[in-house]
Amino acid sequence: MSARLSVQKDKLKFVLLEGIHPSAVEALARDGYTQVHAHAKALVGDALAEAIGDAHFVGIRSRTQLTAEVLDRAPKLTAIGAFCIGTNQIDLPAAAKRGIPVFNAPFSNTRSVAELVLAEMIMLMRGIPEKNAILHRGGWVKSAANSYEARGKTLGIVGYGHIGTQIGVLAEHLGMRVVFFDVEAKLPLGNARQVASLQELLSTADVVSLHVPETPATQNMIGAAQLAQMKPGSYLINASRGTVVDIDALVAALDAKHLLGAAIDVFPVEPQGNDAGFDSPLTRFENVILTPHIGGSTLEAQESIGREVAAKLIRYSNNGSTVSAVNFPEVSLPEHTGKCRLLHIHHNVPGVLARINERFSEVGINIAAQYLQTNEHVGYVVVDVDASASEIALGNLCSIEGTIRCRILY
Ligand SMILES: NC(=O)C1=CN([C@@H]2O[C@H](COP(=O)(O)OP(=O)(O)OC[C@H]3O[C@@H](n4cnc5c(N)ncnc54)[C@H](O)[C@@H]3O)[C@@H](O)[C@H]2O)C=CC1
Ligand SMILES: O=C(O)CCC(=O)C(=O)O
Repeated sequence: MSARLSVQKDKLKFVLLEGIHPSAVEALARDGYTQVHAHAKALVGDALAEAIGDAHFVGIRSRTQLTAEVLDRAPKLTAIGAFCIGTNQIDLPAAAKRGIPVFNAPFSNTRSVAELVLAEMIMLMRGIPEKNAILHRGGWVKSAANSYEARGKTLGIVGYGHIGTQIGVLAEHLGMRVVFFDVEAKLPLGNARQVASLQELLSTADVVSLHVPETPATQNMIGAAQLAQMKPGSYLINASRGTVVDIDALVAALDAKHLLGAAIDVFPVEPQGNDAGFDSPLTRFENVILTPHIGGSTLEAQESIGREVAAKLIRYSNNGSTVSAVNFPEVSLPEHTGKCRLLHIHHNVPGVLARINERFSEVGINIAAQYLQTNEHVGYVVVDVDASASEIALGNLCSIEGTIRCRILY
């Protein structure tokens, strides 16, 4: 890894993967970042390493796996933009230890997911997926069997965060009762009610919708035992992460007709891009709505995410601000007009700030402003100095013991 970065704006290289909305490229260009390389697909292995090998900034969505090994092959990487909510595809501690903050878009696609889930719930309760398939085959089955109104039914939301809360509010407009399970105590919106256990939710709800992040605790959170706890004739919706549901157990519950249907947007293994094939044991069920991880894929959401995450990368690059970084000490910084700003990222061990100040004092550099924030692993110091002292200051900063990387802002 190169500890020192001192590169003019128009030389900083951005690599954007997975068809990130052009609003990101436009925002970057407006701010003078013209070295932007956009790819339509996710990349893996050597192709990924080659694409990001000399990049200063990388933008991805949910598909690209940025492991510690991949990060080691991108020595100039300064920050990562996750143009989505989930950041489970990035080794966040590994990025922090390499001095790389990760930014995401925590809200911009949440309404899109909520609307899709609401629509799927109604479609499932009316048996539309099977009826649609029958008509496409030239058949006609006009029947009210297994066809229900949403009104008066109970929706169980697992993970009552930005998405779960919006679905709860929308579902109440349909006259549904809403219960939710969350590991945290949450403010219930409307008449929603928090239940004490996942089991209570599963045994109460007519429709269960999952909105938890991918974590060790949510891995296979819905397996055979949990599916058995769901009411006979209920429905499961998963638009969170593929690892949350044990697909084989879901197949068994559908085969047994314990569940009347399901809607699945996310899968344990997803194809790399649009021309790759998809296979799943769920494809044989006409009462299962399968969608290609498009919960957040609306033009409104993608345009907004493009702007939002690009703005965070630009702010970090121009100003050093790390507000809303998901793995890094957060510092909100004022402008540094008339001064030169230096960023110093170091291992969070005692005495680094003292050493910086001693060193600057020894070489006679006056510090105009200084900011420090730390987390468990990383310390982040920002120092404003006179432009005339900047090169000497940068040299001194980079030689401080414990330095991960340092950077000068123009
Ligand atoms: N299908 C798609 O296109 C999209 C999928 N997502 C997925 O949806 C997830 C949820 O998104 P948001 O609602 O915005 O996240 P959020 O962070 O606002 O809410 C997640 C909620 O889950 C709760 N939670 C965490 N672990 C839990 C556990 N073990 N048991 C019960 N509750 C738990 C948290 O306390 C929090 O309230 C994201 O992490 C992402 O993986 C997000 C956007 C689009
Ligand atoms: O649209 C995407 O690329 C990913 C959406 C998603 O799953 C997320 O935002 O976490």
